[in-house]
Amino acid sequence: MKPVLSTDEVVRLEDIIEKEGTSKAELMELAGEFVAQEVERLKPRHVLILTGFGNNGGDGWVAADVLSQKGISVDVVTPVEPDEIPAVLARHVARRTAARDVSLYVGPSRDELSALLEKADVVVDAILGTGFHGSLRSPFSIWIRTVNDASPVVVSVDVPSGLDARTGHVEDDCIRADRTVTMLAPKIGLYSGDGPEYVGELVCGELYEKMDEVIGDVEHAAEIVEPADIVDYLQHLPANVDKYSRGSVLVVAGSTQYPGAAIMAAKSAARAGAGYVCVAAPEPCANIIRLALPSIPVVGIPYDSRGSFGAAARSAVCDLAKKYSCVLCGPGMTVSAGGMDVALGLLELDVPLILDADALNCLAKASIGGIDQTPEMYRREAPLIMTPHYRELSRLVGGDEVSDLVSAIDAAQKIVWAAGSDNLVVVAKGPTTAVVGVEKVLLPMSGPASLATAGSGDVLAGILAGSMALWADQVDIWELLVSYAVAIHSYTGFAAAEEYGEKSVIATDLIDLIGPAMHLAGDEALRSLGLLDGEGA
Ligand SMILES: NC(=O)C1=CN([C@@H]2O[C@H](COP(=O)(O)OP(=O)(O)OC[C@H]3O[C@@H](n4cnc5c(N)ncnc54)[C@H](OP(=O)(O)O)[C@@H]3O)[C@@H](O)[C@H]2O)[C@@H](O)CC1
Ligand SMILES: [K+]
Repeated sequence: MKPVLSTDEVVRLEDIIEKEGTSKAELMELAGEFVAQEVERLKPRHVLILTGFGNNGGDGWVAADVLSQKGISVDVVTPVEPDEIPAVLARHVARRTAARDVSLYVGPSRDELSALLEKADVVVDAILGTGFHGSLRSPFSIWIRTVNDASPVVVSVDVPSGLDARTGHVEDDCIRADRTVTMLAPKIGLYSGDGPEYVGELVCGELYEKMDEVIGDVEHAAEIVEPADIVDYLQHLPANVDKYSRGSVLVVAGSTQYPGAAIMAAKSAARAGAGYVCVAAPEPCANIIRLALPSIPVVGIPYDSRGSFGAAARSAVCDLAKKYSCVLCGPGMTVSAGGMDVALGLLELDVPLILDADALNCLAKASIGGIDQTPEMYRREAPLIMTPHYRELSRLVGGDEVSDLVSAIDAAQKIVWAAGSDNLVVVAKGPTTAVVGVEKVLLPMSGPASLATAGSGDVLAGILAGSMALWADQVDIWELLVSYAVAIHSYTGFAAAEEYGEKSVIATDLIDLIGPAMHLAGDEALRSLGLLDGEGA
């Protein structure tokens, strides 16, 4: 797993590295060399480097120096003369570079900048990095717009200029990078809010050779889960399994209004590997589900006048639930008094539980003031996975704003920290999904935009349930198993987008691609471990 840091922790890391004997000036040299190396890969003849007032600009000045010494023609744009740059380290390297074979442009007009952009093969954006805050000021607001209008190949240093590295928020404008070369460790803002739209391909320059020895000394905002991290869940089934040893799932879902959600979740659980799946649905929609899923038994449950779970549903569902390795509750069940009772009843049972969709809305309604105040939550010991999207998550924490990855992690941590259990995981679903536990925040591979379609969440909940049933006995870290399920869902998105076209994917397409998605994930894990295509370990 690869750590992702907050900007405060990056500063702490720099201080630790300095204490270990590598100064910030040396780090800037290493950063600039790394940028130059990444730019050189693009084989440019003419590079334009835009620098700002701070150390982000310093990285750019070093890169200019290195590239020009390799015989590449370099133009450097600066807002002020090198002697007037306020940041000490940046001023030092700017003076040095200005004395070498680079062309300098101090405070160019928009037309002059456009002319420079026209002759450049690659543009390096070293205008603003982690020190950026507030609204963009001139001249950078003009530079950024001019660069984006010209749409050249752009390599951003550390962070695309204009992006708040703490939150991923873009207020006015931001460099649209083809590649972002981030230093020491990726910043959380690169994954949050507007970040993914502007970052392009992300490359990290660790710079410090003994990073392994110091990275544990700072807090990680999150960790990126790589294919090799989930390889344990991608193994073949042992030859001696039977349907019971593969685990069983009870899907508590559906209503006359939304029988489809129950169908998709149950079928996905079976496709994800559970040996036995059963649906408990309000009686009036049970037959529709039976017809759609001939291989899956459906138990009709007492219902209310609207065809949702009724007053007697709780005991019927809870009696059944005890017999399963895992229970998934929520898809399509609507918010009803009976549904609230079912969700609370399942919370009190000693069975691994996934609460999704309307089960979460039921819970939010039942616990005014936030779920962190609900006794059923912190009394529970069996594993509990909750899968809210941002709106559901906001309801669960009493209405706090949840609008991006950073605020979603905050809200999810409020829930898991209140319960304080290793067995509680909140999957904060969004463009970048975070898997949040008491001690860890994991970022599994994100899927394509095609996954943003109705019913996609029901498929994810099913994959999660099937995976939990199959692997429950072999789990040390629940966050990792959940990350596996999220990654498989992402792979179904890529496979479906390829087959049906990015805009045409519908949720039912994803279900039959769960198997192929596991193959894709398996191949990628083996490749990254050097075990595929005769690469040899
Ligand atoms: N330290 C290290 O060891 C290493 C650091 N490294 C590099 O340093 C970078 C961080 O450098 P940094 O802290 O100097 O901040 P940086 O992003 O250059 O910007 C500060 C300048 O921008 C200005 N400014 C702010 N907001 C603005 C706005 N809205 N509109 C306009 N201007 C605005 C701000 O002005 P002020 O707020 O002071 O008025 C100040 O003048 C980091 O991203 C990485 O690239 C690497 O080399 C590795 C080693
Ligand atoms: K930048």
